Amino acid sequence: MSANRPQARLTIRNIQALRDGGERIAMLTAYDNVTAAVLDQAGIDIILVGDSLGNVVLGHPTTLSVTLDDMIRHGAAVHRGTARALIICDLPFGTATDPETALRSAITVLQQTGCQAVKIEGGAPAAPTITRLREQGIPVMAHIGLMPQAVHQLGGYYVHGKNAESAERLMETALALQHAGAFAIVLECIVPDLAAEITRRLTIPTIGIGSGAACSGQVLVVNDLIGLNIERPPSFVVPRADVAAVIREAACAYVAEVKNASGQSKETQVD
Ligand SMILES: Nc1nc(=O)c2c([nH]1)NC[C@@H]1CN(c3ccc(C(=O)N[C@@H](CCC(=O)O)C(=O)O)cc3)CN21
Ligand SMILES: CC(C)C(=O)C(=O)O
Ligand SMILES: [Mg+2]
Repeated sequence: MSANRPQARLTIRNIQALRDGGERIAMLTAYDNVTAAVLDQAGIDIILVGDSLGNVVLGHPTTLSVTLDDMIRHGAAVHRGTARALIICDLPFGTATDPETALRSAITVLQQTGCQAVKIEGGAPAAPTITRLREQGIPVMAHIGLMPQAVHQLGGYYVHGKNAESAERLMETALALQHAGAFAIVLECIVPDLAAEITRRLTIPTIGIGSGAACSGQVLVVNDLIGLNIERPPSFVVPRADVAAVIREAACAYVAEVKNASGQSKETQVD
């Protein structure tokens, strides 16, 4: 091995090794080149090009408006900005409705973005799709619990697995998706005790969001982490910065400077 060789990109085998070695997996979303590059520099293990793109970047009320072309444009930008992180792209609403449709979608995403894996929302019915993609060499991250693409079916965003029947169904689904060949599984807004139990029962990594601290790793929407939202983020989020305030203050200072300038100064000159 050459000492000069650049740091190789993490693979799904590295992610499994982190879980097996008891090291937590740190995952964030990103949608653009510069943010992805900064997260990569920070040592993030996995970057998800999430279909939350629709809410946090494109200004849609739900993720349902996001298209495969949207994911490809942003997925390619994220991949170009990174060298180390494993990059996963969400398959958006309507692009994984059956195994063959999902396979076509995933092939297009991998070919046109450079991303290494896709994530698919879905319960037990997603199992044949996961198996089909895996047979073609495409790693799939599963996603259960709160599935935002099903918001109209669910009737809102809330915590899942609160009663015994729903808890049992989620446990069985997680086992079925692992058996189908998922390399990891997102547990979104699942009761923490149940998420812990699922994490103990599975051999693949679990990645939690709003599901307590016992999962093999955690994921957050990057805008929620850095405080770059207009609307209040979900209550499980602990923001680490107030980037919206930083932007607002810089823009206010700029506006004031331009308005108050008597003539052309170096700072306010427009090329
Ligand atoms: N900014 C952002 N962050 C996310 O985590 C996120 C998105 N957008 N868009 C797509 C989905 C939607 N998600 C959401 C959205 C809302 C809640 C939420 O407000 N939950 C309530 C609990 C409501 C209840 O239990 O009744 C909360 O207060 O956290 C949770 C996850 C997660 N994803
Ligand atoms: C919140 C994560 C898991 C996601 O699916 C997204 O950002 O789209
Ligand atoms: Mg998503």
